[in-house]
Amino acid sequence: MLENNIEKVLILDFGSQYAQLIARRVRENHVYSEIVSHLITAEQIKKIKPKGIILSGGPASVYSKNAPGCDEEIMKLGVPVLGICYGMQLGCMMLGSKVSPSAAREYGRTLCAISGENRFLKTLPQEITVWMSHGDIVTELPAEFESLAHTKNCPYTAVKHKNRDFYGVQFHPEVTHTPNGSQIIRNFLYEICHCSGNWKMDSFIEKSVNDINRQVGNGRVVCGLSGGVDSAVTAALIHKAIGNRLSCIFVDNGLLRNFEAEEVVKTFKENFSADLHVVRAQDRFLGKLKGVSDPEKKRKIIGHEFIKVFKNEAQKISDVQFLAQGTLYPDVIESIPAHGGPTVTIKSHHNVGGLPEELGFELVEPLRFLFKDEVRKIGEELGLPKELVGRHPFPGPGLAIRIIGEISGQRLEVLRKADKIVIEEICKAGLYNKIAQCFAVLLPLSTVGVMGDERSYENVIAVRAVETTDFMTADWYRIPNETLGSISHRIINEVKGVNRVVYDISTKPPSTIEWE
Ligand SMILES: Nc1ncnc2c1ncn2[C@@H]1O[C@H](COP(=O)(O)OP(=O)(O)OP(=O)(O)O)[C@@H](O)[C@H]1O
Ligand SMILES: O=c1[nH]c(=O)c2[nH+]cn([C@@H]3O[C@H](COP(=O)(O)O)[C@@H](O)[C@H]3O)c2[nH]1
Ligand SMILES: NC(=O)CC[C@H](N)C(=O)O
Ligand SMILES: [Mg+2]
Repeated sequence: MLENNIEKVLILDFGSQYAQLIARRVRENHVYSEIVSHLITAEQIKKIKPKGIILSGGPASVYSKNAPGCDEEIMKLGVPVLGICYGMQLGCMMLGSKVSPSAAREYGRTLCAISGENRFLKTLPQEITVWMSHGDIVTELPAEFESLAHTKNCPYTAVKHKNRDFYGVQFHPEVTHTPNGSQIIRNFLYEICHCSGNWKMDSFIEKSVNDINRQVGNGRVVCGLSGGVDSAVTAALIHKAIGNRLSCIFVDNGLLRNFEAEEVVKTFKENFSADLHVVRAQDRFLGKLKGVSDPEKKRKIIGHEFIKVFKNEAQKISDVQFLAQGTLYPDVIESIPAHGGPTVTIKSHHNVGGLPEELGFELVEPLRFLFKDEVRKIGEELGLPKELVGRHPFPGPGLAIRIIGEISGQRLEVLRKADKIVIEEICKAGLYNKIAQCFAVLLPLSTVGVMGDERSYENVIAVRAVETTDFMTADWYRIPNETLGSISHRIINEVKGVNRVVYDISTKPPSTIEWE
């Protein structure tokens, strides 16, 4: 916990996927913030003397048995409280409102109309776009409340209590897909909590280098290097801290794209002076994945196998105690319950939830609390080349989570060819840097086609392209029709085994970016 003289805002975590994003938005607005368990008591909060309290979203329904709650005395501390989604529903319920399942659930982009004037929604236009992710709504609002906004399906989208400093929003102001979100957070901090905004983030690189030195001492580190931006930045930070006591290990797990291994080695040699071990482990990974179709099982097998390979390879280097990975906050929050709280597992990212219990290494993960766009900024500051910093993410489990169900050599080949075409066409259309992530997914279900007067009965390729900065929420990218046309035309003509191409037009939430 911080000392008392720093202005801070507490975020009570009810299991939100976005708790760190709320913290980040508050910190970006120059107010320190800290995430705490929803079980914190009003007495404990009194000692911390926060300027404001934010109740996060969460997966539960406030009216269900065992739903996480909070100390009701918090509402009487005289400290302004902002409830977001679940947090709004909980706050409203504690103050006498009724919350029920909504007839029409809202996920993704929604239009919201703002009524009247108030400090909380100051400077916003009358109609704003907000990002929703909820199935419950406040259905009855007592007279002590004022309604500040509504959407087509949600009569109380923003509310304010008349006698207490309680505000609630049903949407998520913390995500970038709510364009006025940061302004709403800023209004809460400055108009409602009267913060002075005197907090600044330390220079991350300097702090991180010091932290790595403190953690590693005179020890040796191996770093899992994938060719992606996260592990590249991790390796560069660690190299800056401990020099040649760092060795990098790149694993070809047989789940990579066309020519990926060659390209990763080339880029590394051109940009890093650290030592690189390339491990060809295709057979090990594909052997273990044989016959496995459950996504969570695939992820765990891959996570475990990565560690075994790292261990084997580390034995060839003397005395390695530490394993570095380019883990980011979204990997952490989607994989494991945070703060021992009520967060649910969405998917086990191979480098977090997919790790074995007995690791045999101490982890060094300097980027564990950051988001992708922050990591890219650090990469630029460290002087890494633009192409590397701007590269679309590629998950550690690779093509294994882009083939729905069981993996086989033949399916991998089909997907590699289709994926190559998608990327080529996107580059040709000048869209690569506009899209956050773009790839092909193989759906091994057969549909009927007609090719050259013959009946075909073959697989489907889905094209996924998303727009996002932090990968916590995402919208589908509107690829122009001509480009979609040439992608489809080329895949069906050039890739044997595919007779249909579909385009994924789902947002995250409720979908995720990867299909498994
Ligand atoms: N093929 C690989 N060989 C070695 N380590 C890997 C490999 N794939 C993933 N990792 C490790 O797992 C971590 C998480 O993977 P992830 O894909 O999230 O990050 P990244 O590959 O570094 O960046 P990006 O998200 O841009 O692809 C990596 O940072 C790296 O430490
Ligand atoms: O290294 C990784 N190991 C994993 O197990 C993993 N699963 C998802 N991802 C990447 O994370 C981002 C968010 O993806 P989802 O919306 O599918 O959760 C996207 O960028 C995904 O590509 C992974 N990266
Ligand atoms: N994102 C949230 O906080 C969701 C709250 C609640 N589970 C609902 O569906 O309405
Ligand atoms: Mg990657």
